[in-house]
Amino acid sequence: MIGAFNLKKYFPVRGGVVGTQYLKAVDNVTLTVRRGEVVGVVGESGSGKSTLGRMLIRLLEPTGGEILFDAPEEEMVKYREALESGDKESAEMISRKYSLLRKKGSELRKLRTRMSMVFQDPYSSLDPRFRILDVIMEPMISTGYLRGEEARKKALDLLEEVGLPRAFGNRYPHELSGGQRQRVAIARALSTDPELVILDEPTSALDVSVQAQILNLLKEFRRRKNITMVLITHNIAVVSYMADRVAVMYSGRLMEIGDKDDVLTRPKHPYTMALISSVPRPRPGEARKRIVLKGDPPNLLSPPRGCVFHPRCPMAFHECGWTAEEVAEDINYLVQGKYYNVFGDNVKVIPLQDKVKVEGANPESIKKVLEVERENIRSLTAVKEVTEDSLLIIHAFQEPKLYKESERRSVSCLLYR
Ligand SMILES: Nc1ncnc2c1ncn2[C@@H]1O[C@H](COP(=O)(O)OP(=O)(O)OP(=O)(O)O)[C@@H](O)[C@H]1O
Repeated sequence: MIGAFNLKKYFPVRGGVVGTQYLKAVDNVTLTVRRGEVVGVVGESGSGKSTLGRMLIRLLEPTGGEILFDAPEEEMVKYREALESGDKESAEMISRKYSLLRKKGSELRKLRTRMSMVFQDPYSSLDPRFRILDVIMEPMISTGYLRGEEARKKALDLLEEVGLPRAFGNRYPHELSGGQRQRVAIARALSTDPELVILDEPTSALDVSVQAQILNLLKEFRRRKNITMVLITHNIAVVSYMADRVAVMYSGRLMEIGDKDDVLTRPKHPYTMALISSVPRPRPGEARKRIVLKGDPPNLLSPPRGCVFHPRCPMAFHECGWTAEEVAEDINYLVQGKYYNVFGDNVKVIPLQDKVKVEGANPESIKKVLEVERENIRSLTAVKEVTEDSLLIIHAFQEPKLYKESERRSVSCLLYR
């Protein structure tokens, strides 16, 4: 149905001394959604979920990558293979046929009737100046899908379908409750009979009791109209209730994707493991260790090299992307703290390009510390060698790709290379 390939969105951020920098909100995301499927996109706030959703229906222009719409699955597989093997000619041929990003004018307007979006906040997503009926009719009119009396009749029918009285058509958004407004937003999103709907946190602004009603309404529409949905949420329970497959985002990257039950019960990516371990379980007796991540998500203006998750990853190893600065910081913390008695005052830790110089320290003592602390301080795994003059040589790193872990599961982690 729809496929995103190496999709990117870099927002320019104008700075003082450094000039314009780019915030990598979405970076190289590849995912495909089949007709009638519900794909949940989960991740913490700021992981790029909304940006991805908006790009999928071209509410936001991507910085790079491709979106294929209405392409048969074989064509999407072929496209991906062509990208991977560098076969530009085949990729171009498929792009020309199915690229959403190349559509213009009336062709694009027509496509717009086939996709829509429901936003998180029903308070701000409905224009307060318009009556409910006009709010629902607007997408039909602006895309030319239906006009006049036909559009009006359809809007009234939709009101009923979302469980609101037809008389609500004459009201204004502020006269409705949060749940009622979200029903209107859903009616509006369905007014052009789209095949694809992006739902961006459709229930997070609502009372808990209303959330289930809205989710059930969406489920019902999905069943009756075979609508394809991309459901963006930070709430694992919502995904668990609604989705067929789950995509996990972290700092603008796709960490893993697979069938819902498989991902939620057998997470493969260390980030997904941590994310899921923080969700309370329905069966409290069940043994599960909560994985608490250290640190914060990275600054997207200068994301970590290698795997974006490596600085916080409890399983990171030597090739995950450690820099001399990261290693130096951790060594410094050890020699000035826990091992102060061994090293004393005169040790200086200096990061160089791909080495760390530990001035005034005996290489054998450094080796011993590395041996003992390696398990806890993952950056130390990146030290390949300690030379006679106490130079620590850092391992080369590799950027993870999306590796196929099984037929229906892909993970972006070197553990699955
Ligand atoms: N127009 C913009 N200009 C600059 N940066 C932006 C813009 N829109 C989003 N961002 C940044 O891009 C990153 C991803 O934002 P996005 O809203 O996609 O994340 P999210 O996972 O949907 O989070 P949330 O659930 O909080 O909305 C954030 O760091 C955000 O600040």
